[in-house]
Amino acid sequence: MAPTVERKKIDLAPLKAANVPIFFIVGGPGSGKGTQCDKIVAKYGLTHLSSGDLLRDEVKSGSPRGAQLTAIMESGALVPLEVVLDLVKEAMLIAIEKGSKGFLIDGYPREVAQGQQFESEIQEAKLVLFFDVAEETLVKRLLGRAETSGRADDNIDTIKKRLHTFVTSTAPVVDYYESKGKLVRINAEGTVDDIFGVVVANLDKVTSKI
Ligand SMILES: Nc1ncnc2c1ncn2[C@@H]1O[C@H](COP(=O)(O)OP(=O)(O)O)[C@@H](O)[C@H]1O
Ligand SMILES: Nc1ncnc2c1ncn2[C@H]1C[C@H](O)[C@@H](COP(=O)(O)OP(=O)(O)O)O1
Ligand SMILES: [Mg+2]
Repeated sequence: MAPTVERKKIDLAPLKAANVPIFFIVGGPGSGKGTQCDKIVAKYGLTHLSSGDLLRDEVKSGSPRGAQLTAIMESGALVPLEVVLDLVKEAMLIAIEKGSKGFLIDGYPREVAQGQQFESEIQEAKLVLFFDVAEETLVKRLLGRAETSGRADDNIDTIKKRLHTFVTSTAPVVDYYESKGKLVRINAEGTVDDIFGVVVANLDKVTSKI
């Protein structure tokens, strides 16, 4: 049975009123989402929110909500949709208060229902950037990251489970946004700078106003 999750009422009016562009950043674990988001932030000044970072911060905070999350993340599974969406909403509202001009929502949606709920409760995404990388490369990169990340889920057993979750739950997200004409599929096997060149070419088409 899914754990019961405490939820607060969140007033989204300021976020909806701001109506800033929102980009979903999707890709397997280790596909380079965080790496590319850092570069996008530096060039375009968008607000980067990683759902994984928000979850890890929640765990560190010692909150009752955080306590339920560690075991799920170490098992390579997805945390309940409501928990992630509430954390994302709270972080977006704080950023809007500070004058954010748009968002990179990194690691979200990881299942189709997450995208649908976000878009019905908040706003539609402008584009979905999908970093496409072979499983073999993902494993190599994650084992490299494991040497310094200190992340409890950067170990071979959890990596295998995360890849399984990606194939079963997140790959349908890619198909879903492709069918809506919003997907930008980026081959992300190359160097960080080459990949960023492709990202920029795509963002420049839609961000002339930000
Ligand atoms: N294009 C790339 N080529 C080689 N290594 C990369 C590339 N992009 C990212 N990495 C490395 O792969 C690991 C995972 O990248 P990260 O940005 O954390 O991915 P994600 O957020 O998608 O899990 C990191 O150690 C990062 O330095
Ligand atoms: N949108 C989301 N829905 C459910 N669980 C999520 C989530 N984003 C992150 N998580 C949980 C499950 C992931 O295996 C874990 C780490 O996420 P992450 O930091 O985005 O990983 P990575 O950057 O390696 O792809 O946190
Ligand atoms: Mg990441």
